[in-house]
Amino acid sequence: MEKIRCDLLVIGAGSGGLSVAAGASQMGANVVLLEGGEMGGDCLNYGCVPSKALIASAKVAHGMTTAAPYGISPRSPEIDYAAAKDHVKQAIATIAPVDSQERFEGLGVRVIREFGRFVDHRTVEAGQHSITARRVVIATGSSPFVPPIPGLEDVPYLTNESLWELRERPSHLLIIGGGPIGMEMAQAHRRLGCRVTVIEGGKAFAKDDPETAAVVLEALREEGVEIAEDALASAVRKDGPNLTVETEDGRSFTGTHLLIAVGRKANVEGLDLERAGIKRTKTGVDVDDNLRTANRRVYAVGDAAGGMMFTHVAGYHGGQVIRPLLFALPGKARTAHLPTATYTDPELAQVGLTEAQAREKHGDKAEVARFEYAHNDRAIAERKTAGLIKVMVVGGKPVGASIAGHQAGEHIALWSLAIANGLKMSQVSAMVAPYPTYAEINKRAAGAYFTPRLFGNDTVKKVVRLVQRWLP
Ligand SMILES: Cc1cc2nc3c(=O)[nH]c(=O)nc-3n(C[C@H](O)[C@H](O)[C@H](O)COP(=O)(O)OP(=O)(O)OC[C@H]3O[C@@H](n4cnc5c(N)ncnc54)[C@H](O)[C@@H]3O)c2cc1C
Ligand SMILES: NC(=O)c1ccc[n+]([C@@H]2O[C@H](COP(=O)([O-])OP(=O)(O)OC[C@H]3O[C@@H](n4cnc5c(N)ncnc54)[C@H](O)[C@@H]3O)[C@@H](O)[C@H]2O)c1
Repeated sequence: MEKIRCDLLVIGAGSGGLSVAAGASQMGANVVLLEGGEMGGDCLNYGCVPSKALIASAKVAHGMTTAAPYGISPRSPEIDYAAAKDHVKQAIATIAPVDSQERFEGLGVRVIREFGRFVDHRTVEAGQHSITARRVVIATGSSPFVPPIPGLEDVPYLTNESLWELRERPSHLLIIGGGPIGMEMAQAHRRLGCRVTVIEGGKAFAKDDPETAAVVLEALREEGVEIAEDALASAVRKDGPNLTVETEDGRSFTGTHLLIAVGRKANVEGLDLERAGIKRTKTGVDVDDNLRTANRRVYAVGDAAGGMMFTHVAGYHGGQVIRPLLFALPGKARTAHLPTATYTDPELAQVGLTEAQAREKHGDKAEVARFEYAHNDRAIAERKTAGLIKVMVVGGKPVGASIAGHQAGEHIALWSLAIANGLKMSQVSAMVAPYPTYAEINKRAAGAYFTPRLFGNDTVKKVVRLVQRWLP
């Protein structure tokens, strides 16, 4: 057993762990990084990158079938599903060097390709290595949660880990779960020529604002994605070459392939957390506002911390723990400005409070400023008029924004900036967006907040009339 001493041990080389390791090493710390699976973690290998690459193929196919209103003859695309998966693999391979062992070793990080587990409060063992570190960061991510549905273990099913290896196009894809994974993959597969049925136990996109979610659901249904809501899967069975999913209320759905997308479970099993005095919650490692565990030397970031499970959140966590880790300074991880985006078409994005949350928290003080894509000139020119933006405002400052529509994921970033910095709506409205851009929806939403104050205000009208009388 090789004994290693270091300043910082990072367990897991996904979005969170890599951010911490790169930052800490480049700032002078002696860093060891453990990775038992693929460098780059879920996002690069099984999550964001492959899903967005497949969505891109699907978008090209969809563009061909919907070209007529633009004056272009539509074509029924010949879809080579396996070649689309090659495109997915190429996207991963192109990004992989950034997350690679070689790059991190070049940054001075000692990379050990083994799974780690705690043996005491300060020591982690990984293969033939025993590592004692001043500080440890758990960045072990999450895995697909496979629910204990009777029959599921006896049938072949896909998860976000195995989907990318599938080369034959599903004739009829059943998806259990109507969250971001289920809905992104539902639309992508529909556009790639599959019949798709989503079986959702509650409401699809339940974490989003119902009004913005409805815009996306309508678009998906129009494209032919079948979405069954209030359909809790309760049994699965093989029916000859097919699979059948039964739901609690007696419905049944038969297809050729099955994707399980019912959420995530943090990778905390096998870490022997109790040996290090670290507690767990139902969703991951128990951390305080500083992402610190009950063992004051150990922090947890990203999906392992059991909160919002997104790459940008893992990256943000990575940045937040650098201060306490390297400078012993306090750092607080905030959540109000952390956005989410689902890359369906139209996209669905959220930051801060939804309308319902704002009304519950702030009562009558919460106002909602809205603007519809249908009034955006660029959206009209490009026939992408479905959608809207809603900005929740309290005391002149935005506390949340919900967007459904083209590039919603791009536009939500502005509201993250505003909320992160406590900007007022007047400051957002001081921005000038070039014409004609979709970004104008942000300015128009800010404008909508001021419209009743300016145009419906008698005092303003009186002042204007008075000034006009005096003007030469
Ligand atoms: C299909 C899908 C699509 C997604 N799309 C998006 C998106 O578009 N945008 C977005 O922001 N987020 C998206 N996500 C979420 C995103 O992938 C995760 O939030 C992100 O990867 C979390 O990063 P992480 O560093 O916490 O964990 P991970 O990326 O999971 O990395 C953890 C790493 O730790 C390793 N590990 C685990 N246990 C140990 C151990 N004991 N010792 C050593 N190594 C260990 C694992 O092998 C893994 O490589 C998506 C997820 C899925 C599944
Ligand atoms: N664009 C993105 O940023 C993106 C994309 C994909 C995934 N992700 C991340 O991955 C996480 C997991 O996504 P997800 O879609 O797997 O999970 P989710 O928890 O968001 O949604 C799962 C859905 O499955 C339903 N469900 C659970 N059990 C069921 C059953 N037995 N029958 C029918 N429905 C059932 C739930 O009601 C829920 O709506 C997301 O929360 C997000 O953090 C992000």
